[in-house]
Amino acid sequence: MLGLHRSSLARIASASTEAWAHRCSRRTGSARAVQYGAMAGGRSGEEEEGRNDGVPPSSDAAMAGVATGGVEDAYGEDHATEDQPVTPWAVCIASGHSLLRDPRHNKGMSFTEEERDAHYLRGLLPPAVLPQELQEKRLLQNVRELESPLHRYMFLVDLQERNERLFYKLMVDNVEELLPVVYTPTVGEACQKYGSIFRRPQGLYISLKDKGRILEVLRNWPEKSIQVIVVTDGERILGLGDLGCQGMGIPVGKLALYTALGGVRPSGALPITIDVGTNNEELLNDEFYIGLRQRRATGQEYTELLDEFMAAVKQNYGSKTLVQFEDFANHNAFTLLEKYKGTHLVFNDDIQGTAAVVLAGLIAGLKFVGGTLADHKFLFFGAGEAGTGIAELVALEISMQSHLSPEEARKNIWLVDSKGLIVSSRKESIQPFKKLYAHEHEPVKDLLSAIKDIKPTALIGSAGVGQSFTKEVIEAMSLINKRPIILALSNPTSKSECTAEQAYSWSEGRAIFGSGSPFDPVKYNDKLFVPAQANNAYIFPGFGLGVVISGAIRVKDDMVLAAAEALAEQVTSEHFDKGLIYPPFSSIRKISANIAARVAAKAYDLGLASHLPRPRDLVKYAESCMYSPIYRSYK
Ligand SMILES: O=C([O-])CC(=O)C(=O)O
Ligand SMILES: [Mg+2]
Repeated sequence: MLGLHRSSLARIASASTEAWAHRCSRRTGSARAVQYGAMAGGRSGEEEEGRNDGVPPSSDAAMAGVATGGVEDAYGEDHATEDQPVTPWAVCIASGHSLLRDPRHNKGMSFTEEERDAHYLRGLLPPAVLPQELQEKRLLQNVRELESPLHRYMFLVDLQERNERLFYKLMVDNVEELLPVVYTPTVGEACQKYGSIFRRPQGLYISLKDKGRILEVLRNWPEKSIQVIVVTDGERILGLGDLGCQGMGIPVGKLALYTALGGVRPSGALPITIDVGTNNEELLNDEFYIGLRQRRATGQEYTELLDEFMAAVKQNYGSKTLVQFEDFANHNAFTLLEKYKGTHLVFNDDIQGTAAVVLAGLIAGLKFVGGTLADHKFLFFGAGEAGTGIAELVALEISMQSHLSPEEARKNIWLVDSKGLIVSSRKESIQPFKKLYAHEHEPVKDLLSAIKDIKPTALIGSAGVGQSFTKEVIEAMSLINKRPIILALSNPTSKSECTAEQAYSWSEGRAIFGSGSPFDPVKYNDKLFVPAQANNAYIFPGFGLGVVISGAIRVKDDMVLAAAEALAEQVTSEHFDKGLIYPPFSSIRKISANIAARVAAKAYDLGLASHLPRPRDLVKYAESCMYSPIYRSYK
């Protein structure tokens, strides 16, 4: 039995016969209050250690430094509780048909004979009993038979909605193969066509119509203990621009990765889309569009809605729920992060997550090139969230490594935006977040001339302009550098600044190449080149886990830096020998545990962690807290 809700569950269980529970499971509406009494609200004196914040309590085991997850683990989701039987609570005890229709508890044909008897399943399933591994094998075959990536995406979403554990088992065991399906590039296409492929709603929709009652809307979400929210307003979905309400695919996909890659519990994950309208004419004229049919609200109307949202999140879930901003347009992304970082637990994946993954790649890339960050020049094509976010983190790392002032550290970092190189004469007319990089220099109109003038070691693209790294651009980089570092970060694949093949062939096999969306290995002159995927998916799942397990109350830049360093340290000489600047995604759970431990350690060092005492072995502790998709046995 799971420690935390033992007394509440026991109270209800003793008051109920199995037959009552079975009947009750069919009366969804009226029984809901009973469930919440048991799961979240109904805490008695015996449960005083169980804070409803998703953070393990100060148990004896934790004091002794023994790794232990499984706290408030009502569904049996954590690695640490793999061996413990769970009660399949849905509405009272889920059983029979409703148990098969409940994705969190459904095991399909894996229900044992005993479970089929105990949970009124006899006759509702074919007679064979299949182990989870065999179900997984069948589903992998099913996915592979589907030709189009979008159909694969829809298949996997259906699986997630039907059998959550099997979905995550499949994801965890086949991460490299399935990542491009549930994530970039396919998720981009899914968002563009979201209205046409819409089946069951996923995530929570908050629109302008909900002004004044966002708290009520949050309360409609079935889970009460939320650890991570990913929220978008859909204005800048990947490099695809404004997809309005159909941006929902992004928070849903990011949170699937939070669980599969970082081990955050699915029950603790909440995807949210804030619909303030869209300026995308095509969508406004699309009969299947799922959002408000109006142009975007801006100014005070927008600000007030976001303010209400942030206050409601804090009121409903407390101050230890991480809010990850995702795919907001530049003008809002910087403002929102700046506004809430001092009062709320917030993280911007496009600014901070991308920065951490790229910094890690640059640190690793310099192993091939030689020297330290301070010895090199960096040129960014794109001066939005990703570009300036990375620039700032690189500058921070340089100033820490070389004891330079931030102003000095920024001197070797140059940005190009749509109007050319950012230089001091443009200072008056550029957005505030770009001003720090307006160095003294003649005006330069285009990227190629900027490369020739600045002579950078690394070229980093994040402008969302596909094919902007032309043959001339790569050749210019290759003329200046023996091993040019080329990062084409824009997503999805159609927006990538160049392909892996172009980077390798135009640089005659000398480029150290990474991209936001994945590319297959490339054969050039009989040599196989494996491109890196420089995507924030390396960072945010482990980062979020570190925040959750330490009970951090704020995110600081030093924690982001710690995540970048932790990732860079996991690139081994074996990887370097293969030309890799990141470890492979196949070991992402281990990578995430290490990142989580480093982020948590930094939170403790900064006095921002509320889960006390500090576990002695943070890596082991992180691992024990990670979601495990193995089926539990039901009693
Ligand atoms: O979602 C991704 O693949 C990376 C990302 O955050 C973005 O491109 O906005
Ligand atoms: Mg993003």
